[in-house]
Amino acid sequence: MVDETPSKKRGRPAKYASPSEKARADVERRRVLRQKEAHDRRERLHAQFYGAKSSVVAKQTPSRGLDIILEYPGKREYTEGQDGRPPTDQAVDLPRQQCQHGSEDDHESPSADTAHNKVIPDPTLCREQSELVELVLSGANVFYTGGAGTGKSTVLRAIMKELRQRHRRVQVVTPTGISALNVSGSTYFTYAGWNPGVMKKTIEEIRHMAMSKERRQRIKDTDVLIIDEISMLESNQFRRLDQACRAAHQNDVPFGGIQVVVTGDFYQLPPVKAFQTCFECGVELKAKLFCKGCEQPPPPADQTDTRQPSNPRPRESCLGCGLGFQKQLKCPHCRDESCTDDQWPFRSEVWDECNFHCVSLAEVHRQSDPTFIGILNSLRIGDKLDKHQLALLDGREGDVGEAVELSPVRREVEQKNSEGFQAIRGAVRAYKCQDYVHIQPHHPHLANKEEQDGEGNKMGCREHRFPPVLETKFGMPVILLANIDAGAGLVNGSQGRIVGYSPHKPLMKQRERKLRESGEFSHLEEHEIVSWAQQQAAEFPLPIVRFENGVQVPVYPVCQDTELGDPPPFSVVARTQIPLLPAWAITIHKSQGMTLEKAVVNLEHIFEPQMAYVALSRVRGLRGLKVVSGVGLDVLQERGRLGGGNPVVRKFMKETFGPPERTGNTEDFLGSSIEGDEG
Ligand SMILES: Nc1ncnc2c1ncn2[C@@H]1O[C@H](COP(=O)(O)OP(=O)(O)OP(=O)(O)O)[C@@H](O)[C@H]1O
Repeated sequence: MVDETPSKKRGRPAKYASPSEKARADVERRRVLRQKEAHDRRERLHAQFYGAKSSVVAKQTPSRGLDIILEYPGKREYTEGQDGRPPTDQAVDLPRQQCQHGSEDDHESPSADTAHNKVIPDPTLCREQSELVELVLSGANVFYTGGAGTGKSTVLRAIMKELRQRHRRVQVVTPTGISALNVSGSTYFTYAGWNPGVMKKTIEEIRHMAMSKERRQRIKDTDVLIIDEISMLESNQFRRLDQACRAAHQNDVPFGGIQVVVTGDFYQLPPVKAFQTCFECGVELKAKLFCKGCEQPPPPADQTDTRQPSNPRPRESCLGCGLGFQKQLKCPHCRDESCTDDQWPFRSEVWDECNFHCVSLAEVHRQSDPTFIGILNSLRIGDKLDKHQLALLDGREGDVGEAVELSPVRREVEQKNSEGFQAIRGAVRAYKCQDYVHIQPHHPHLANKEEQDGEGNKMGCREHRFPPVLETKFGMPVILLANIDAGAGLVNGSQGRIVGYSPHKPLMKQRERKLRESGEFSHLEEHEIVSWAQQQAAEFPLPIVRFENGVQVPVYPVCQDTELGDPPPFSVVARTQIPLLPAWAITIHKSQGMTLEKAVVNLEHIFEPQMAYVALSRVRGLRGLKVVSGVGLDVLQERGRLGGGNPVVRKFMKETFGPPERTGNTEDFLGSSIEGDEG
């Protein structure tokens, strides 16, 4: 008998169980498509600047509203004489592959070597790093930490890559815009759709906000939330983020059930301005100082302070028991109490509820000398250096040549750079940044970011890491501020020297401009780079930099943008500039996250204990290190200026990971360890 069941009933099972499931799948498909388009656009732009074609036509689909044509009238590079003018007879046609590996011999001359297969690959993960990635892939909530150079950022990149390959939706959030730029993430404010006023809202209001359509969708579109630089995230903000996620998911479990990965080093920078408002009711907290030992308030400002008699400073430690003071914070409304020791997320209940698998990366990759690693480890956890170690650092004259100087004070950095610049003869080529700030009418609190300072730069870009004006000269040492080609080892912190200027003048024609006001900003980036180049690159050729790893490449402008405000469409600030800084000196603050072959570390005017660790841990070894200490490192150590190691952090780390392991030659002083510190 013939089966008369209609074929559609007998055939494939329905792809979607319900119309709503189909709608969700459609939304997801469109999102993936959008991401792919944005990625392709970036790749195309990258190929135009760093790629292999001599005449590039990049067309955006008309529906996207942007149509740019970039034409290169033939690329020729030259090096220039010390007078700054291009010797025309040196001009040679360059192969399109611009990453060249030169030798000492061809130091100053352009090379036609196309050996771009010598690019430096990403490091292969070591065992503990691979196991950590596996742990995250297993779906567990993970907290991973480690000292400087143990590969936290490297692992972060690997985790993101692996998760995305498995089609998991990953969001990386950080406390500051600068760190967000470094990991292609966003600030947690942007992620949660907050503005600074959120701290004055009650927790119920914050939960309610998270239910708005856009915020809820963004949070619900997250499978894995990675929180980077966790040490700088105040515990109340950590709790607020948790509450927003619970509300959006309508699920009263930590972060609404999203997998959470947190990373950072609590021994490094603490939260800025912690505990300003009450977690429950958003009312400003009242602060009171008291001694950690006898719980007495400090005496009035120290009248015996002769340094600034007109402006006496409060005492740093109690006269009675010699211990330091800490702030007690009380909410005048709901009487909730907390103290500065609670500022770290690990002191919150949510941290415990997350039930993190905790991993401390032990293997240091940036340095290999056990003696140096031992010194850094002691500085990190706040152990005192012994005489031998102090002598190894103090006044040492490493093989530093023209190394960059790391200094705590911006004024010193500016002076050093200015002196170095003056000392070089030759023509100055200056590149002015191009700022773009677009504040949406529904973000009136951000309106001042559109204003200009005296130099015509936007206030919204005041803290941008790219300089407003980059002055360059032939032969000048430079440091790279962006990851322009990680495969070739050209990343944030790579050092090199300007060995020429590239005279090609891209003729750029912009037919239509239409910015998308939310989501991806690749349209904006393209537009800003093209318009920057129209204004400047035609006039001033781009600098060619020979990096220390031998790679030689013209450095093109980069547009770094950040989304601001909420609700969408977002406001945006962006600065376009050649991502270089003069490398005679940089501030220790700017050096964070960098790996340097050699450096002069100036600790003379250090004002925060963690600074010595951050600065010294940038270099790969003692050989490439020179330390300037002024009064002497022993004196700085006596003044408590050398080591970090906050006791609350040490206690947490000891409880989580056990006592610190001996590294290098630290047996002399790690014996003191952290026993008894916590009193
Ligand atoms: N498995 C590895 N093998 C070889 N090199 C590695 C490995 N992991 C990391 N590195 C290298 O070590 C250096 C430091 O790595 P990374 O910046 O990821 O460390 P970090 O812990 O984030 O440091 P910091 O806290 O100072 O920012 C980089 O040059 C990186 O390429």
